[in-house]
Amino acid sequence: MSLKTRLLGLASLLIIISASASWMAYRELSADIIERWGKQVTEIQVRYDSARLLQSLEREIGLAGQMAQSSTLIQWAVDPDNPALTTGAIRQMESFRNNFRDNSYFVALRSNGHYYYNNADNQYAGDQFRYVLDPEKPDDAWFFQLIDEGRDFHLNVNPDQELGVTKLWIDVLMRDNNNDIIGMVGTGLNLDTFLQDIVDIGQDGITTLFVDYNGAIQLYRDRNYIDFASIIKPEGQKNTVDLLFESRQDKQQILGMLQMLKQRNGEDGAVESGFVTIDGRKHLAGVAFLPAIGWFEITLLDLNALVPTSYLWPLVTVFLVTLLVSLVVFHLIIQSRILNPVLGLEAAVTRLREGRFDLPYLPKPDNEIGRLVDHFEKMTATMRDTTAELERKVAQRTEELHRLARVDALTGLKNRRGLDEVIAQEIQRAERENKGFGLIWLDIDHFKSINDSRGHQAGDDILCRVALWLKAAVRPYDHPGRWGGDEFVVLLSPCDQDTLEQVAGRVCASVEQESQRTGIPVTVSVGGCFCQPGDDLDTLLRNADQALYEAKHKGRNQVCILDASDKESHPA
Ligand SMILES: Nc1nc2c(ncn2[C@@H]2O[C@H](COP(=O)(O)OP(=O)(O)OP(=O)(O)O)[C@@H](O)[C@H]2O)c(=O)[nH]1
Repeated sequence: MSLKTRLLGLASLLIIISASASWMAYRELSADIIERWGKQVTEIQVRYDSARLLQSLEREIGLAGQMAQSSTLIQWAVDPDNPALTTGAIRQMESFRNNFRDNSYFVALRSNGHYYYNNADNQYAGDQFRYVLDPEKPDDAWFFQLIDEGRDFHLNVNPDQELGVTKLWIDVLMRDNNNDIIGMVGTGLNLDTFLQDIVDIGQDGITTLFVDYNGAIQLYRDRNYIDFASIIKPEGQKNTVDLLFESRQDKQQILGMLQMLKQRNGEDGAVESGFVTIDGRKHLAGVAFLPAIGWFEITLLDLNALVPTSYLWPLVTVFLVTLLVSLVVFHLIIQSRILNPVLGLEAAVTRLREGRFDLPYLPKPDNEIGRLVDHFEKMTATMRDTTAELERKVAQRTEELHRLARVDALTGLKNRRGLDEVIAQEIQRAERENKGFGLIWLDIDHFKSINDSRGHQAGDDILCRVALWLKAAVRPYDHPGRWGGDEFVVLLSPCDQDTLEQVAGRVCASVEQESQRTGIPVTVSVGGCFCQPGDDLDTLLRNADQALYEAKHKGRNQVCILDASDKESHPA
């Protein structure tokens, strides 16, 4: 995997890790804020809903209370068969009917079970006595139950089969002067209108419901949950509020909240709240007790409606865009600040490893890599200079060795290898130009006896002097050399027969004359031959050797030149 891929992968990983951590922190924080805020909102909502309900019922309850305390009605309830009292009572009822919001009322007498009713349409004018309540009929059980319980005031959602209406009934007990229950009066509110006004308020994510003292649902937007005629149902058969929740924990929690508020007995403004789950969505439930009517008000706040998940999408989009932009920026930065310089450096190192010092342009960012590239360039320059200097010295030394390998250490003349090379070159040149050259071979006479009599060092001195005299006797462009021992060779080029004889004679005479001055007189025997184009080295050496032999044979200190035509040597 390339460095770039790894760096980008690492950057992505780090961004995702930090973003996830931020996301979790955000979730925690937002959940905490939502919880606190939601509780406050719920409490406010609970009080608001409670106030709305009470506001809408207060007047009706007050009127019902006044009706229950009407002396006209009380007198009549005690003596219901009295026609005068009955007429007065009905007039009184009708006056209340006009005041009730629903323009309806009911009066039920305990003594004879007579039930009086009239509605907004004044449908039962003159016929307000509707029927006789029967303790045996389940539909009438509410009346007898409420009297048994002795609760002065009661709210009840109940369908009236006889009248064919379902209403929220406000029931108030009528008592005589002895405080004995003599009947019940009240009014009904149209349930549909009431539900619309109080619970179907169309606030998104907010559900309001009212339950009675036992937790039975009384007002709820879904009528199927309303516990109609709750009062006459035995415990366990009521539609209590816990039906709305799925988990046992939530059921217990909501019932616990009701209990808690009961114990606080309607403490002013007391609200209990807690989280519950409805249809898989988290809700905040707020509960308040309304002592005036003996009911609880419950508000369920959908937290998702409070902060919808869709609100998070812009956040997710921002995160993804940020991630993308970060990666692109990161990519561009590492590309220009790290990768390009490193790749350039790698290419330069490869080039250097191949022995090439001409570095391409290397980007140098203002960071550690830039400094590294700078060091590398300086190091390469130093290596280039050092290598060049080294190569120069090696070439110089090689040339020196080459020269030394061709020079005789004692005399400073060409040695045998040096002579071999110039003779070979001269053979080629002669052939190329079809022009011959001369070769002189000379040997110090009786050198062995000089060595023996005067010592080896003296012999060396004589060898050196002969070399000097030889050098002086030939032309600057001739090639004198020491063949080995006391034998010397001179290559003469350009050369002809006369020149050959002249130089050979001059060499021979020069040695004899010069040595006289040293006190150790020496002579040399000189053989010479003229080399024709096409002659090889062996032929040359053989001819020269033959000429030298002739010179020695003729008594030494002689010059013999081999005749080129008949290969006979003759004295020069
Ligand atoms: N001092 C010295 N002697 C050398 C050197 N090389 C060879 N010699 C001696 O040179 C002598 C050469 O003798 P030869 O050429 O065989 O014989 P010669 O005594 O010169 O007699 P002719 O050549 O017949 O006149 C030998 O005694 C070698 O030991 C050298 O580098 N230094």
